[in-house]
Amino acid sequence: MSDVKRYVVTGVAGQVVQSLVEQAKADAAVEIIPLGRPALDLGQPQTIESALRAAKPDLIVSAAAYTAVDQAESDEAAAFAVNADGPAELARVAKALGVPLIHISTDYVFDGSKTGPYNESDPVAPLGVYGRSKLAGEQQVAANTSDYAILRTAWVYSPYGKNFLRTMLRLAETRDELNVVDDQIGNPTSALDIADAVLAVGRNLLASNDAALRGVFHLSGTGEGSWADFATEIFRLSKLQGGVHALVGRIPSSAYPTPARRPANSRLDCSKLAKIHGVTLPDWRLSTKHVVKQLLAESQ
Ligand SMILES: NC(=O)C1=CN([C@@H]2O[C@H](COP(=O)(O)OP(=O)(O)OC[C@H]3O[C@@H](n4cnc5c(N)ncnc54)[C@H](OP(=O)(O)O)[C@@H]3O)[C@@H](O)[C@H]2O)C=CC1
Ligand SMILES: Cc1cn([C@H]2C[C@H](O)[C@@H](COP(=O)(O)OP(=O)(O)O[C@H]3O[C@@H](C)C(=O)[C@@H](O)[C@H]3O)O2)c(=O)[nH]c1=O
Repeated sequence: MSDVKRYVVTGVAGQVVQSLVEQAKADAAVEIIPLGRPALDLGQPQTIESALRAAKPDLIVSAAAYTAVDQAESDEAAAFAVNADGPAELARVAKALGVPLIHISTDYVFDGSKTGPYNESDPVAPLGVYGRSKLAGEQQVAANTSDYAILRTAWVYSPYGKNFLRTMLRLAETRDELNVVDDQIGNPTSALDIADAVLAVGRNLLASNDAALRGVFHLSGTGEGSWADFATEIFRLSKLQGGVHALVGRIPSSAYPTPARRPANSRLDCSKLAKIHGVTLPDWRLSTKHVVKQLLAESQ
């Protein structure tokens, strides 16, 4: 029997999926097998069992989701199909196969009314369809298997796909000044760091049946800021490295109307993950520096 563990991951082009592929290159004990549409379509639950069985997982990572927060407001059925019904089936199949499931969830399960960072036992109360669909996904995972770790993360950025960091750099190509909301605070989190954490949590789940390793955990970059702070730091780092930059105008959310409401505070307290799994993510400013550097190198 091979010692290499097969991590079957939902999605192909997603930020977390691509980051897992990248970070696992340094880990000879892990093989990442991305599974996406049409073979595995979360919106078509009948595709899930056969695709997973054929991939022979040692562990399943649920990293695909309907992530268009504003679009979800007018596309509720699709968001719930992908973010709740799909994960329900993933968990059912994980249990049938006898393998652990790592399911990625979000800070948007909270309404933002708490003063300090949220911990895992704080009440959930999502403000929009995306958050409600992700919360339903968490509940479905917990209802269908006991061998799971739900990792709630936040404000994900990376060199890949669509994210706030890449949006800022793209907009700065044609604009000298950008208005960015300053009254929503959270923890920017590099998908590359999430990937490292998933690999560490996966190792722990495969090594032990201890129930304490299972359940809900918060996983976000160390340090906090508003979206305007994040944008300011992105441009500071980009300018330092000879890249595009823009002035950031700090505005209230009321001056940037969007279909979905976002929490004013979605900071996550990640001490449970540190204590139980021994995982703490780097400061978001340090990880942002790495991602900006990689993007600038690629564009030259
Ligand atoms: N982005 C963020 O800021 C945050 C994300 N999260 C959560 O983290 C996880 C990873 O997010 P992220 O990597 O940013 O996601 P992305 O938006 O980068 O990618 C979404 C992924 O989901 C896949 N997908 C969408 N619909 C389906 C479907 N019907 N069937 C199969 N796959 C589908 C996409 O497929 P394809 O490969 O075909 O494009 C893609 O791989 C998600 O669970 C998300 O909810 C949590 C907090 C913040
Ligand atoms: C592009 C832009 C956005 N904003 C605001 C809008 C919003 O309040 C905030 C972030 O905008 P975005 O649309 O990029 O991010 P958003 O889609 O809200 O990001 C969320 O995605 C989902 C998937 C999650 O799970 C969350 O953790 C979170 O990362 O910044 C500005 O103020 N100015 C701008 O120029």
